[in-house]
Amino acid sequence: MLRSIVRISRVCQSLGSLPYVQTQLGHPAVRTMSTLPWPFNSAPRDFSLPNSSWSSEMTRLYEHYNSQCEVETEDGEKQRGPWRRLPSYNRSLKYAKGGVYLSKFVQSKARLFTRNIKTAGAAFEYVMFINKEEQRSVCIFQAGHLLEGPPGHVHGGAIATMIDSVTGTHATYLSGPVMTANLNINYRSPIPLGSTVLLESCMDKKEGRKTFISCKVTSADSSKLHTEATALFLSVSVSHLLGM
Ligand SMILES: CCCCCCCCCCCCCCCC(=O)SCCNC(=O)CCNC(=O)[C@H](O)C(C)(C)COP(=O)(O)OP(=O)(O)OC[C@H]1O[C@@H](n2cnc3c(N)ncnc32)[C@H](O)[C@@H]1OP(=O)(O)O
Repeated sequence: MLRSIVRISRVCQSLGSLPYVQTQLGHPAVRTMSTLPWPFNSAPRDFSLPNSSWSSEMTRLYEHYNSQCEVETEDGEKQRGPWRRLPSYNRSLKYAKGGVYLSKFVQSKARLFTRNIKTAGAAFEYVMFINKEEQRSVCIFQAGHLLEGPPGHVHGGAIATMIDSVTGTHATYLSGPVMTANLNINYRSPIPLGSTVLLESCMDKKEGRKTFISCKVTSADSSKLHTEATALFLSVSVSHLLGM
């Protein structure tokens, strides 16, 4: 029983990190679970924080954007900066088919694809920052050895996964629950395995239920273009998203 409560509490924390979800998931039961005091509110692992596998380039870029999440005014007061780091967990809320009951929220073996390998640095190491004002995001991504496609380079499917995740998270941030309807990718130059790259996404337009996002992947110093993509996300109801 205690285990289930802790699990559900983690799920609520994970979803609660998205601003749209913060306003939309206002069900009293969910609010109560996510604000439970210790020991029920045990912190889940935030995968987007630095770890020992991060290259110096990745760490430098992280510090660059992270330092702009909070700025100091002339009076020495701290206030929110232009960027916001998005925490990242390996679980998502899962509703059971046929009914929304708190006890059935969690499908115990389900894990977010990009966060399901525990060894630090082996696969997808990334952290994403959002600039709300400019409606753009940046993701610092270091591709681990398990993501090999062509010898010594990153698999195109892994690159597509990262583009879908970054543009999908960006679209969710802007529009609430969405699903990818279309993703077009042009691979311009291979990404060396183990290197750190930047994924930058921006919103092109919003038309009714449609959110159009474009994304480019470049080397860490932005000098080399690796990949370009455009994506279309359609706003969906929570029940469509959860397959109910
Ligand atoms: C996100 C949740 C947060 C949870 C918190 C966890 C945080 C962790 C973040 C991780 C982030 C990962 C993000 C991954 C995101 C995926 O990868 S989602 C998985 C891959 N996508 C899918 O499986 C979607 C499968 N397709 C579908 O379900 C349905 O086709 C869709 C996309 C919902 C659209 O169906 P529909 O709602 O019935 O729409 P429909 O009426 O057919 O069309 C509406 C309009 O869109 C147009 N349209 C539809 N499809 C297309 C298309 N392919 N091309 C062009 N136009 C199209 C139609 O022409 C129509 O246009 P108008 O006539 O209105 O101008």
